[in-house]
Amino acid sequence: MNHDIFPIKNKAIASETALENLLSDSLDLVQNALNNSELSLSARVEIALKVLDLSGVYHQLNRPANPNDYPAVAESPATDTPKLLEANFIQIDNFLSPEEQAETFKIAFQNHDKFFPSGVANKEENTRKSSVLLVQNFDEYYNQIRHKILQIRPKILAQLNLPTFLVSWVEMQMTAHNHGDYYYIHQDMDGEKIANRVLTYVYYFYEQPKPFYGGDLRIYPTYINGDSYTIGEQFVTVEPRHNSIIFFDSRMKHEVLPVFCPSGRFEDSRFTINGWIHR
Ligand SMILES: O=C(O)CCC(=O)C(=O)O
Ligand SMILES: [Fe+2]
Repeated sequence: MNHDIFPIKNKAIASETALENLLSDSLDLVQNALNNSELSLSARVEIALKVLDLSGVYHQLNRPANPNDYPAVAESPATDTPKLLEANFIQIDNFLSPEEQAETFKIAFQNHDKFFPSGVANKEENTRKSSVLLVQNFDEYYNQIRHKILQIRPKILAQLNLPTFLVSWVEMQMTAHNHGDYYYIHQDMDGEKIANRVLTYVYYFYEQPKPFYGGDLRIYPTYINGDSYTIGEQFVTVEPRHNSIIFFDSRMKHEVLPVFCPSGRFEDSRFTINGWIHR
């Protein structure tokens, strides 16, 4: 008889019980929080939305009319009637507090020598010209910004009429566009490694008075036909306002128009903290 099997079994039962206790405690905590009138209504709504999100109920409520519409679009076979994503975005002004803005500039300026020329996965050269700072250089700050972004995510998804989804990762980087920099028409989820990008965000910051011209972001109506994405003509223009953040559907084609920065100083660049919320 193999006696070894019992300790393993007992251990498994013990961890199952521990997990059940944890779940039960967590449920009690959530229940209490929902009924706690000392918490603000928005805090309680945030908790309720999280619960609905995790349970899948919220997801069902927000699904588009055709359940096959999204997110399986890219894998579906080509049809004669492409689906149109209207050019659309949300812009929120005054996103960061003065202290947070100061920290943002500090990170950009102190890491000047760590910015490197940007590239594009699987794309020809000349698609893009700018500099990038990897998130590894601002770990703590990453968590702070990530939290702020995730907090407003439900509202953004509702306003963009997008279904909610479970977040696997918030990707983040810092960029600087200086004189002559640009990013030609592209799509952010075009590639195997980045296919799970759902929502694009771009936070803009730069010195005052504005030390550059140009650099507007154009977002194009995007036709989806099977795996093929093409653009329509009626683009919308985003003015990259200092201390504003924008959000848009990562399937949408867009471009950064050339930046003119007469001084050519790094500190006078059009800066962003930008990235993608992955499902
Ligand atoms: O800087 C911007 O306005 C957008 C940047 C962008 O499209 C990207 O990094 O993929
Ligand atoms: Fe992009």
